Amino acid sequence: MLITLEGLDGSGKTTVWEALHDVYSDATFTREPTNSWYGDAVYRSLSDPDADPLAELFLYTADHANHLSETVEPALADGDLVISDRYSDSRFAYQGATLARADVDIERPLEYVRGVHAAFSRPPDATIYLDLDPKTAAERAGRTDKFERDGYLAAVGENYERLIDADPGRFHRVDATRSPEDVIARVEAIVANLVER
Ligand SMILES: Nc1ncnc2c1ncn2[C@@H]1O[C@H](COP(=O)(O)OP(=O)(O)OP(=O)(O)O)[C@@H](O)[C@H]1O
Ligand SMILES: Cc1cn([C@H]2C[C@H](O)[C@@H](COP(=O)(O)O)O2)c(=O)[nH]c1=O
Repeated sequence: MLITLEGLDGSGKTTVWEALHDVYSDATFTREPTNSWYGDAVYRSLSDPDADPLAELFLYTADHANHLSETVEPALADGDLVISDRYSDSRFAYQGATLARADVDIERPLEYVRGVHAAFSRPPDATIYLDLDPKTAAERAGRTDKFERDGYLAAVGENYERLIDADPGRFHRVDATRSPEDVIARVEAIVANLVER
């Protein structure tokens, strides 16, 4: 089973992902961007304020393709529980928002990014969405890269809402304004329910 954690920057994904290690010690824990050289290329693009938005989409997508073939698919084939901190929905939400603001002639960016993945990607079985308003998310993230302004995060959040509306059975929304302890407890209950099914 593939479970993904999604949400805005600073919503608490990594905090939850780390807490889940203690409960599911046999699971495969992974993340995007990955620790591979593809992931390094993504971070290099992220640090460049003039990076081309389409080129950046394809760097993230290359990282995802390698993540799938090197980590996710082999682990699933072994029957592992796979828990990923960010996955394809991050691309749909973030690059969908980036392309909507960019000077590119793509009419429906979110659908375009989904289409790029359709031929090869493997959708998650379940996705936990850590729901946090963009202002708090930007404050918590406390970083200065180009994705962490609250206006941009508001557009990303709207894209997440579209994804949830399109596939409500896959998403599990968790109120990320609660304390870390409450959020972790809620996520652990959701994951326990999912793996017991
Ligand atoms: N529920 C919470 N309430 C308040 N602060 C939190 C909560 N969860 C995490 N934090 C804090 O917010 C910051 C961001 O948390 P974390 O790194 O887990 O988020 P993230 O979603 O993985 O962020 P990013 O996507 O930017 O890597 C950290 O300082 C963390 O301690
Ligand atoms: C996977 C992925 C990530 N992003 C963005 C989201 C963050 O601002 C950065 C780095 O991710 P991290 O979890 O904070 O380390 O990248 C993105 O725009 N598209 C993606 O597919």
